[in-house]
Amino acid sequence: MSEPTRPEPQQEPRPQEGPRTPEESAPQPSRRALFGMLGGGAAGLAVGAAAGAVANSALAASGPLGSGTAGASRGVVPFEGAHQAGIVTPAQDRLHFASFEMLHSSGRDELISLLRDWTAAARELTAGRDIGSGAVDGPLLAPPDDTGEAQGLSASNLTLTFGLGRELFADRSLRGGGTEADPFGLRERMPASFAPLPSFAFDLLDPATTGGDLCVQACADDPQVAVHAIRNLSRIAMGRARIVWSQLGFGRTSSTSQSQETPRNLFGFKDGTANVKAEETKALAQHVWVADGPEWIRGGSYLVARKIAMTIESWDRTTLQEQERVIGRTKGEGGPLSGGGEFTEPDFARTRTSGGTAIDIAAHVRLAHPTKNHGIRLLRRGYNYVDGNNPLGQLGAGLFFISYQSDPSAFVTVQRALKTDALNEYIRHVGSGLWAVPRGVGAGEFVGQALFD
Ligand SMILES: C=CC1=C(C)c2cc3[nH]c(cc4nc(cc5[nH]c(cc1n2)c(C)c5CCC(=O)O)C(CCC(=O)O)=C4C)c(C)c3C=C
Ligand SMILES: [Fe+2]
Repeated sequence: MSEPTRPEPQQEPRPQEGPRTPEESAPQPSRRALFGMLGGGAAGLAVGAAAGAVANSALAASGPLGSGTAGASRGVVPFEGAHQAGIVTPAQDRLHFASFEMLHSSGRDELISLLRDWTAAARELTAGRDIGSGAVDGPLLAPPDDTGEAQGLSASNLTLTFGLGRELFADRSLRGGGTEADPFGLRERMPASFAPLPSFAFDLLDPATTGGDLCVQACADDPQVAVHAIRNLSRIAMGRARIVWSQLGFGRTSSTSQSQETPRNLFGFKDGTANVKAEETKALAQHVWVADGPEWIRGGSYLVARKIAMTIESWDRTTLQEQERVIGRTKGEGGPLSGGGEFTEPDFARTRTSGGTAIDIAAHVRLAHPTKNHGIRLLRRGYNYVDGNNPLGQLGAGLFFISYQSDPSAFVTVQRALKTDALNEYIRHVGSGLWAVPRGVGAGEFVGQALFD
């Protein structure tokens, strides 16, 4: 039986099944291969266990075609390394963050096979290649392995960062009542520091955007590339896990490398000035990478996500002076109100001649500063979002806050310190999640493999 014919009459009908000719079975030119033929040299990048922190950099990986921003947007970020990519990788412009839950019928085997399949797909996607037999090269009578909307697009510095929720290590409550003890056989592998986030003052969390057994953070310089990745990972999960919520983000609100300009959040302020940067190896070891506990998490990190709604209409009606008081920095250059330029250390003791401290006692940067939080620093990696608008004519805008820390308690300490933050007048936390991010993968490994050894 010959295949249903396509509109292009010049194409020979291909056999439905059965062995392909040697030519057909040869690897097809991929999105990345095509890019390589055009002159992009990313294919030759060396990767390895040492390719961690800064070596995971998208900038290091951009091909010779590119220079400056345009070049970086064509880049390939190595997937393998000591740490997962997408943490210290210079923050890309776009985000698609997704939370998944394991189906009730899924156990340990399904979790392992899912992580294995996701890793295989991530290797392809982050290299700018189609998944499996691709979007257009597979059999005509089967759904293509790849959904196709990234055809013709470069890897765009795509990173895929995978996290495991605490529920995977606990008993599972069953819908009809009762519990299933340790469904994934991971109870003994849970790190002691992996405690759930407590409730915080002003929390208004929506269960629909909170929690999840697994998360995937897809960052790229092209939104379609990030969405394509999440869509295909979700498709691969079918029958084992399902996507429960996801968030699109644009305009990174942090710089994670000294090579990056500090971007602005939707309140119009520079955000990320005092962030932990990829070049700060010592600070990363102290504040971001997990150093102890079970082997699978050592070299990994903990990801906290907070969907924070911002009442931008009220904000836009406040004076510039009030806006700067709330943040504690100038809106223009982003310097501390105690004086100096963007990167001058704030002087919290400095007083104004008119009385009071130059940086208000309720200013965001005062309360979030390491000196007020036992020296704690977080690696922030959030994105702006706008989810349409409400019937009152207000934008559904906010910050999808993401931070990486070596211990979830670091986030808890800082968030608790923000209880008296003047910013609370203009924001509400409406979604939340905490995931353990296993260390990076080596050649032939899958994400979280050491968890199952
Ligand atoms: C719990 C951690 C934090 C949350 C939640 C958070 C929300 C949030 N932040 C801004 C805007 C800015 N934050 C800035 C600095 C800053 N913020 C945090 C932590 C949280 N922010 C830290 C640790 C710091 C650094 C403090 C320091 O060391 O000085 C700044 C200033 C520029 C910068 O350094 O990044 C801005 C602006 C918003 C709008 C927001 C919630 C919507
Ligand atoms: Fe902040």
